[in-house]
Amino acid sequence: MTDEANTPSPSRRALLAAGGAGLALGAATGAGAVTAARTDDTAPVADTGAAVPFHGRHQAGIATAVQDRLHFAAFDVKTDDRAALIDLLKEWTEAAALLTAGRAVGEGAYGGIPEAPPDDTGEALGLKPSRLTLTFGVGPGLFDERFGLADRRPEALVDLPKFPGDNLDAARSGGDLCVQACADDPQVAVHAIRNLARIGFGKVAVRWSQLGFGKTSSTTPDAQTPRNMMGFKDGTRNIAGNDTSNLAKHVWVSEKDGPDWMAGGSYLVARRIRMNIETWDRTSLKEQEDIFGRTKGEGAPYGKRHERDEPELRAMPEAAHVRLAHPDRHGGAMMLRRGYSFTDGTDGLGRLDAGLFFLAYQRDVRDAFIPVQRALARRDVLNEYIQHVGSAVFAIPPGVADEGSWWGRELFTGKA
Ligand SMILES: C=CC1=C(C)c2cc3[nH]c(cc4nc(cc5[nH]c(cc1n2)c(C)c5CCC(=O)O)C(CCC(=O)O)=C4C)c(C)c3C=C
Ligand SMILES: [Fe+2]
Repeated sequence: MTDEANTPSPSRRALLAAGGAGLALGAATGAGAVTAARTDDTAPVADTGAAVPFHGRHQAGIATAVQDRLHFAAFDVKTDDRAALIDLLKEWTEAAALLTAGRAVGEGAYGGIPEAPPDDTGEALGLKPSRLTLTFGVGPGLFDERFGLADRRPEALVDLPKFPGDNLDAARSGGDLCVQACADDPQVAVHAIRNLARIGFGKVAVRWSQLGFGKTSSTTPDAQTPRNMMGFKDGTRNIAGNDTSNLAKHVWVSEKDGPDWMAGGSYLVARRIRMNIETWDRTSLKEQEDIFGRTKGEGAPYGKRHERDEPELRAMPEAAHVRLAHPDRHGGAMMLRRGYSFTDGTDGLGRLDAGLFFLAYQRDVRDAFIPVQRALARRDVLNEYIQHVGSAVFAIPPGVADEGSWWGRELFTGKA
């Protein structure tokens, strides 16, 4: 965000209020350049300082290239007033378009009325857009009696079952709304969530949030596969951001899936998975490799030489993680994994409070996350070293089409 990014953007509120008409006005004022729609929703952005266009058929932050850092926030909605919630979603959308373009929110961080707090908190001034993406979702709680949305709850937005071994902390689980902020600069991601939370003051409150520092999956298979906290390459067999056929088959909700308002959207499962790092670090290399069914150095599946060779499941131990999670065991089901490593200091007993903040996008959790996690929870040898301690599921609406639209518009105004 350059210092010019502090410049107020007076046309923005007017643009939203003007609905579709705002598009032409936006182009005339130059705002159009800032928020140009993605023509190819999946195109990876190589320049880590660049801006990822906010508008498009799908929300950015799913198939777009995975950035280095994460700040994820789940919110409880504190108001019962439907109109107030809609106003907030419009304000959030306006702010999100500015933030992802590397601009300050509202009237900026300085130069406004000296007697009032500035609209923007200011810590991202001078920083680049850093490929910031902001991805918005709605949790099951939004469909209770408060907002008249009960008949709009997607059948696929199920409450996740309790899996064997779950040790979930309610304070790190659930949420009525979520925003996933990903960026190549942690300060940019944190600034975005902080400012959205600030805008929402009185209407929403952060229920829990999670910082992530190292991506554990990528959507760009030509790049080096990142490693997780256990030292293994993670994300080798992920869905690539340019694999439009698998994205359509496994990630994007189609028109015929219903409900209408979710077409072009997806479902997100978030799990905070704690790793028993110290125990893992005392485990032999052979046992570590047996647990995944892949080699630690190359990341090759057992029985093969190269990382990207097709796994041969029979060459792996029966209860190896990859063998149990493989699509062949689940009717071909796949998900787009987009998780991050986390380390939240130590736990008071001198053990690292670290692990994987697992994020997976899919077309229907009943076909993907739930059956795969059922199999893993029952038999995965990795379970000796991990514990699921937080959980949430969200419906991720389609992208914001243009400057006249807003997060959740289809949900609140469209057909059920
Ligand atoms: C329910 C879904 C999954 C959870 C939860 C999960 C946790 C988890 N995974 C790793 C490390 C690796 N996972 C790998 C592959 C892999 N994992 C899942 C699903 C879940 N993982 C799938 C669907 C796959 C791909 C299977 C395939 O198609 O072959 C790998 C191997 C490399 C790769 O393909 O990504 C690693 C390593 C950890 C550490 C973990 C919990 C902490
Ligand atoms: Fe996995």
